[in-house]
Amino acid sequence: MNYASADIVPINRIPVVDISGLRDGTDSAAVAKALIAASQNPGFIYVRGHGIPDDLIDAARAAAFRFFRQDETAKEAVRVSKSHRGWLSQGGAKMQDGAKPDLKESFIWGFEDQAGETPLDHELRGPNRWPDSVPELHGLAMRYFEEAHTVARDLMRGFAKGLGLSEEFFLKSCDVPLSRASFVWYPQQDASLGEDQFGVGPHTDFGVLTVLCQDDVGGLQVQDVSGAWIEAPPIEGTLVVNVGDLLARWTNNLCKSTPHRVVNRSNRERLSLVLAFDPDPQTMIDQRAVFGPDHEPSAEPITCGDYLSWRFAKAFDYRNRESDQKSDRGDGKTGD
Ligand SMILES: O=C(O)CCC(=O)C(=O)O
Ligand SMILES: [Fe+2]
Repeated sequence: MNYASADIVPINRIPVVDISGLRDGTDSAAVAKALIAASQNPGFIYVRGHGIPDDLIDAARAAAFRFFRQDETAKEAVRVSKSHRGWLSQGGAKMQDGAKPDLKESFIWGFEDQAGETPLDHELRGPNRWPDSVPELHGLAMRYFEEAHTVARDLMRGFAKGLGLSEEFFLKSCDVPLSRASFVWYPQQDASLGEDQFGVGPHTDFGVLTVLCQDDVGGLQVQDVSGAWIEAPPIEGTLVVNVGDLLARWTNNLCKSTPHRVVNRSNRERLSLVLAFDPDPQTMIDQRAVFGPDHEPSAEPITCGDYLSWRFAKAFDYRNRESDQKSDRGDGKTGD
């Protein structure tokens, strides 16, 4: 038995883009151009100059490790809710038929206001579930959420500018975003588990944009346009950003949502911090707003909230809902 294999290719297959000039406005046009080029191929980007403080990342990671390393009983206390908040145990997301369950566990949380309240306007959000057993997790996770969300907003300004739209195009309704974040924990994975065993199996992300902070363990693999799997190894000081299915839909597939997976071949546990960026639930995802009123949309307009509800319903067993008949490229598999 062996691990799922991926070509080791030069890192420049996935470009590194420094976004400092976008954040401070000194070079936003060049950064925007680089972001759009990378989003077309391969749909993955290493982002440098993102501004998230290293000490926050370290502290959030340490708290997440304390959470995951507990026994199941402590984690059960915050088991994932219907509104997708809390601890998702191994195998909690629906597998492709016959596929082995993913090895990962996740802890998921989302937007809350200054008073710690979450709006209850959409089925995919509800009160965050903070563990009493790791009290520092709440503050660190929310600080990380804010910081990563700021990066996502900056990037969305860059994407809009690169597409020739007003910089705020993707952020017009983003006051109470459906964005969610997760810590994703991958145990060490023995080769004897076989080539069809993954930390997280091949999938595309559902939402608009994913901002991933991986650690130094490695194991992320990305499928290039020819179908080959390539490694996306950790590069110090960078985040990995990828286009999700909803941005691909919004841009008529100009920006590509690329399949990816994780195989942890190290002899260490791996931990990722993931922000899935999405705007407010009522945001209309309509290609004509991007390409003009004469554009013939390749996908019908849909609100962000309805789209995510449909995709989540297909993907998560615990939500116990039937999928509908709408067509899309998704296979029901998710990284969330
Ligand atoms: O942990 C990683 O490197 C990838 C995680 C991922 O693909 C996801 O959460 O959607
Ligand atoms: Fe993913």
